Order: sequence, then C-alpha cells, then structure tokens
Amino acid sequence: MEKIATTDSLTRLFNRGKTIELLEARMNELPHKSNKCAVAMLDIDLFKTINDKYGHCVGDDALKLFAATAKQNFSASVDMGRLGGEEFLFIFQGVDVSETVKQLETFSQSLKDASIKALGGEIKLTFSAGVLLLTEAQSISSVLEKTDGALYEAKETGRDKIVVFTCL
Ligand SMILES: Nc1nc2c(ncn2[C@@H]2O[C@H](COP(=O)(O)OP(=O)(O)OP(=O)(O)O)[C@@H](O)[C@H]2O)c(=O)[nH]1
Repeated sequence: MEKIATTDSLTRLFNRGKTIELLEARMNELPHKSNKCAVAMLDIDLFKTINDKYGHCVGDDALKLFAATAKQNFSASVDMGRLGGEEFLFIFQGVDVSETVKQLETFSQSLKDASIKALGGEIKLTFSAGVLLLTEAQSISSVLEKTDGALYEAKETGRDKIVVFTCL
C-alpha cells in the first residue's frame, strides 16, 4: 500500500511527494554525516516533439525507457523520482559533484545507446540536467530553484548538457 502511494505509476520511480520527502530527509541528515550529497534535476529534451510526431503512447514509452535505463545505471544509493511530466529529481548520496556528473554522463550515453522504434523512425533520447551539491541545510524551494536554474542554463545553451550550479 505504501509503495503505491509513493510510486509514479508510469515510470515506477518515486512520485513527486515521496521525492521531496526524501530530499528533506537527506538534507536533515547532512549535519550528522561526513558524506556529501548532490542533487540533479533532469529534463528530457524536446519531449513535446516526440508526442507531437509519434503520439502520446510513444511519449509514455519514452518516459518508461528513460526510467528503466536510469534504474539499470544508478546504484541503490541514488534516489530517483519523477517530479512531473518529463522532469526528474535524482539524489546522489556519498558522492561529490564531479562523481555525480560522471555518473550522469554514463547514463546519458546509455540512453543514447537505447532507442525506441516507432512508426516513421527510431527515437534517441537526450536530457539536460542541473546539478547542485548540498553543503548545508537549506529550504527545499531553494534547492529546487538552484537546480532548476542550472537546468535552465543547460537548456538555453543547447540541451544534452549537464550544468553545475555555482554561486557567482
Ligand atoms: N506522453 C506523455 N507526455 C507528457 C506527460 N507529461 C507531460 N507530457 C508532455 O511533455 C511535454 C513537455 O513539453 P515542454 O515542456 O514544451 O518541453 P520539451 O518539448 O521537452 O522542450 P525542452 O524542455 O525545452 O527541451 C508536453 O507536450 C506535455 O504534454 C506524460 O505523462 N506522458
């Protein structure tokens, strides 16, 4: 019962509510752990064109492929949730930013290697991501704002990119 309430029915990743709950829990653990924690907001590129060109069902298959590939790529220490639509939040425990980026790059390549066959072509997925190192307790909205800002920059500067949030 708990699993149904915390799982996104399409992708089988955590749903938005559970993802935010986990983010809050990981942040509360920060002062008690020497471990680092990083957060990545991921968004599938040009997803609307997949829906428009191939239909909503193929769009759903693309979301499932994204989630299944992520599950194959990341270890159990990575919390993976769907925030909504084609946007996801992954929480990496015990790794720094460069290791997080490295793992995301590997995932990006796996996603490019996977494909969906659809009437009229083969679809290859890419994503853009914003990454933030959690150094201290801060509000959930601040974490989401910062990762979203880095994600926005990744989209604006060409997509299929990972941008790390830096305070300037
Ligand atoms: N098939 C399917 N489509 C969805 C679902 N949830 C949201 N969408 C669609 O996802 C699309 C998101 O499009 P946009 O926000 O314009 O983003 P985009 O086309 O990915 O463009 P960029 O993010 O700028 O790369 C919209 O067409 C939504 O209707 C879903 O569960 N299934």
